[in-house]
Amino acid sequence: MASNETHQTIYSNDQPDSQLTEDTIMTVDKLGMKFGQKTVFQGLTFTLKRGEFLSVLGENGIGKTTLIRILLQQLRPTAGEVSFLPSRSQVTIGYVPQFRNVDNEYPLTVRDFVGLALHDHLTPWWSKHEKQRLNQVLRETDLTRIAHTPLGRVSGGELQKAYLAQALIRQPQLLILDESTASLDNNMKFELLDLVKQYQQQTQAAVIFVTHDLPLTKKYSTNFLLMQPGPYQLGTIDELNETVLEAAHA
Ligand SMILES: Nc1ncnc2c1ncn2[C@@H]1O[C@H](COP(=O)(O)OP(=O)(O)OP(=O)(O)O)[C@@H](O)[C@H]1O
Repeated sequence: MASNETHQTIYSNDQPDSQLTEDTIMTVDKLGMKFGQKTVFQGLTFTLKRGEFLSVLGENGIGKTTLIRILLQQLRPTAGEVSFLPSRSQVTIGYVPQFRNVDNEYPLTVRDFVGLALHDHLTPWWSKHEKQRLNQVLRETDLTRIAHTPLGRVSGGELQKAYLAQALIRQPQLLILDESTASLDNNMKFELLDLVKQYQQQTQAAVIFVTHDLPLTKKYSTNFLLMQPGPYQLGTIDELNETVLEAAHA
């Protein structure tokens, strides 16, 4: 395994020496990130299993999005490594971003937007199979009724559902939500996470959910990771006690 100082192989398929089971989909080993002289986090080690719903908690600026960007291979960590099992190429990752408005004049319909994730750059049209999958995911996310509405004209909740549908269309084994429920009203937050949970139960996908929302964490998560100055905390959702909650609110 890589040490904290060197990281020759970052997204390796090596079997790490931590607690592995046949359900393990990802291992994070002694992960660290610095920007210049500033250490964002260090020594972060955990495993993620199929069917696990991991909430990542912690105060603003503690490094949650930085961790996600490393998992998505948008950033290279400065120490440690992330491994996917059985291999990176065999794990499809879906990503749902934080809510952001789209321009009122955004030209694509909900259906076209969701279908963007299907294009393989070789053919600009969808195959029969792809159209079936597209229609299925629109049904599953309750978007069929507005499939032909331009994205710029839908509500905030519907827009987030469209991002979720886009992330689900390739049937990811790992779904990452980075504060995707922030800015949604209470009903819509639960509606969005009900859809995530439904997908997860059908497929045994793993979910990583970055959030500041403790009621959502308690309702949907199986496990939590609290990033904080000093040692981070990991546990099952039943272990999310008052001390941990206070720290997460900090
Ligand atoms: N590309 C970058 N260059 C330099 N510093 C960065 C960069 N990206 C993030 N940082 C810094 O790293 C720290 C962690 O940022 P990050 O966005 O990961 O925090 P966060 O926990 O997701 O915060 P929030 O809850 O507010 O979204 C912050 O101090 C941020 O300014």
